[in-house]
Amino acid sequence: MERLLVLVRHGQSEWNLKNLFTGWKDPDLTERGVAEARAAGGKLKDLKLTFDVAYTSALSRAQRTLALLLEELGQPDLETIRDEALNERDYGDLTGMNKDEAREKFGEEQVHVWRRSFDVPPPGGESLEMTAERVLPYYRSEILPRVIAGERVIVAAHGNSLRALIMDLEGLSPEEILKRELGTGAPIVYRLSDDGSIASVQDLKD
Ligand SMILES: O=C(O)[C@@H](CO)OP(=O)(O)O
Repeated sequence: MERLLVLVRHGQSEWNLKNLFTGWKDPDLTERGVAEARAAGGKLKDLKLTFDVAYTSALSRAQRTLALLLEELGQPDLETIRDEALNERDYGDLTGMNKDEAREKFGEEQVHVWRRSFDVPPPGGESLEMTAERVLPYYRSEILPRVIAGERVIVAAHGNSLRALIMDLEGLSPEEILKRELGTGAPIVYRLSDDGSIASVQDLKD
């Protein structure tokens, strides 16, 4: 039985373009982000993939990415479940701050640690570990059972909420996840074994 799980980060957002820490704020996609979402649908269509259910966050940049992707794929009416458990990591006091200004203010290394480490939260925000504490239970209780049952599932979410899931899925160490980046609008196609472990991964980034 095929067990298909596709993860895709939202297309470029207006705050990505402005290089601002976004977290739980809700900017829209840029025109480039819209194009990336449609292109992601095209890549999946070229692979002749279709889905039985979709999951996304409570934030519109992910929801619109999914809707545009599904429209391109020819599945505009696919069952779609939205949950804030899949929201981006909360950047706390850094939210809305320009990332270059943050580097000037706090130093390159400190900002890198806040952005990409596993267990160091930004001031007033969530570490990746804290993000995983809401993403993983949701994945294990709501998403994984449907994948194991043979439903083809796509999840459109965010850079860090997906990094939290990928760290668990791929068994990455805190050192390995530090280096893992997700491109905007780049689907990752996982095929899972019956125990939920990975049988194959295909990264469709450009
Ligand atoms: O600002 C954010 O919410 C995230 C994703 O855009 O940024 P970073 O990639 O720096 O974690």
